[in-house]
Amino acid sequence: MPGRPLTISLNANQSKKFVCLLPDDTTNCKAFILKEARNKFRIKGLSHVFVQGGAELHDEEAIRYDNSSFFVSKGEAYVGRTAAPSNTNQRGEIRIIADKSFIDDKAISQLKAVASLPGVHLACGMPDLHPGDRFPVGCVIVADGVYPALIGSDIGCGIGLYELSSLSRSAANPSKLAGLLRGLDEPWDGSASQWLSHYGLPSRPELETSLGSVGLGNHFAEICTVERIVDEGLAQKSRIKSSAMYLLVHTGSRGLGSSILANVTRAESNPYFSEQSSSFNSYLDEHDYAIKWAVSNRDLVARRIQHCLFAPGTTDSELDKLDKILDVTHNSVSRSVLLIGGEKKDVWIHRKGAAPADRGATPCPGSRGDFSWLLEPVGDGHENAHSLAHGAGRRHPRQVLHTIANKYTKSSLTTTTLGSEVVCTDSDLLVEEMPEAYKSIQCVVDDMTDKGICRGIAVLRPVVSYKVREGGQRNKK
Ligand SMILES: Nc1nc2c(ncn2[C@@H]2O[C@H](COP(=O)(O)O)[C@@H](O)[C@H]2O)c(=O)[nH]1
Ligand SMILES: [Mn+2]
Repeated sequence: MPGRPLTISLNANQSKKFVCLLPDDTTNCKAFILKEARNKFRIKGLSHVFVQGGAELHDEEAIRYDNSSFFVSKGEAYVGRTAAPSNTNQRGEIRIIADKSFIDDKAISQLKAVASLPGVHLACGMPDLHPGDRFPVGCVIVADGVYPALIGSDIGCGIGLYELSSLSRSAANPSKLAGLLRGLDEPWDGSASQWLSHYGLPSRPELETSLGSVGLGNHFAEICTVERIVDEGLAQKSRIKSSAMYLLVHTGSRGLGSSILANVTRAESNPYFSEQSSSFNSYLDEHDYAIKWAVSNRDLVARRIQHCLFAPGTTDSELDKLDKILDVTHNSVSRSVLLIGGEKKDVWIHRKGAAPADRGATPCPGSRGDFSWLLEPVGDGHENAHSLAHGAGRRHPRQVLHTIANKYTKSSLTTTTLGSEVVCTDSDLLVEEMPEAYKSIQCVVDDMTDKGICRGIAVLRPVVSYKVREGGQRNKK
């Protein structure tokens, strides 16, 4: 790995910034940052480096894993954000559950904007909070009614966890397993209507060619081993065994969620549906269909992967067995009861990249080059709006990663420091989804366990991360 991406801004004019790679063997980070900044900004006399938040970086001081934004100054005081977000201008309360995790200022501004919307009681950022195109990701919005745009375009996106029955840990050969994953980007050749009928869903012809595929973006299917059981009792309850192998499937409703959102945002960019409004039920009907369709899609991806892995020399009963441990949706809205201003209130909980904490164990994936956690929610759920982080969360925007892409060879992007293999024939996606694009999953999990809202069950290690094998066109969605 060539190093860690850092964003360096000029303290006196924070619109001036650049990204550089900090080599892993750097001993004096402050000197490195000042040298890069003097060259880039062509300003002599830069002498001080501030970490985002205002703390000064000293000579020989190591930088924390979650620090990626630095401000260089000629000696003048830090002028960036210092205090926790104030709660004076918005109607709803803002909470951010992050002490160790890096949180981008833009995400905080977006969260504040959301908290000021009419009917919003609480905007709660999880440690994976990061900026989205319009609204933040990694957050929970509690309101009297429903704002479809806050749930976003991938309604139903979530993660399924399956045991790969009959594959034992000794079979964890990354390149052999990667080679077996074929045909997954082609339309499934089975009957979509029959598959969907198992979920009580009528088929929609326009979605049939997508059913059973992972899709692009940060969607993935990942074969994992168990790195560590954190809590034996909880692991037993979730049927996690250190000797077995598992499959994580992260995908959503493919094009369906975006067409539902496009329909309701045609006349107004951020419509609000109170329970009495005429569009409320029709939106929720479509939303509920998308949620169930996405669950059925994850199951079909898992089943197709089982076919790829086990078809040679196994029996039919093994092929058809889908050993599902859990399925957790992280983009949705649901009705709940929450303490608002000390009183219990019926509210709508919008989760945009947040896992529910009132439905048992939930996965918290890191990246293709980091560990993924399985977490048990604990506590009464009022502080965290019955929710947990849905992953590590993006740390660097996609376009920033392209500016450092020339430092990476293809093989350094298709293998990881954990020894796993990445199947991805889309070169842009390979760069945009590199492990350095994401925050530290350890910091995210620490932030939540320190807050007393979850406990670790087990840690999963990636063996093969599947993104896309054929084509790799961007427009596949
Ligand atoms: N284990 C893996 N985790 C990954 C990978 N790519 C992304 N991620 C994590 O998943 C979440 C999903 O975020 P979403 O907003 O798209 O739902 C993301 O925050 C990352 O932490 C991967 O290849 N393997
Ligand atoms: Mn998702």
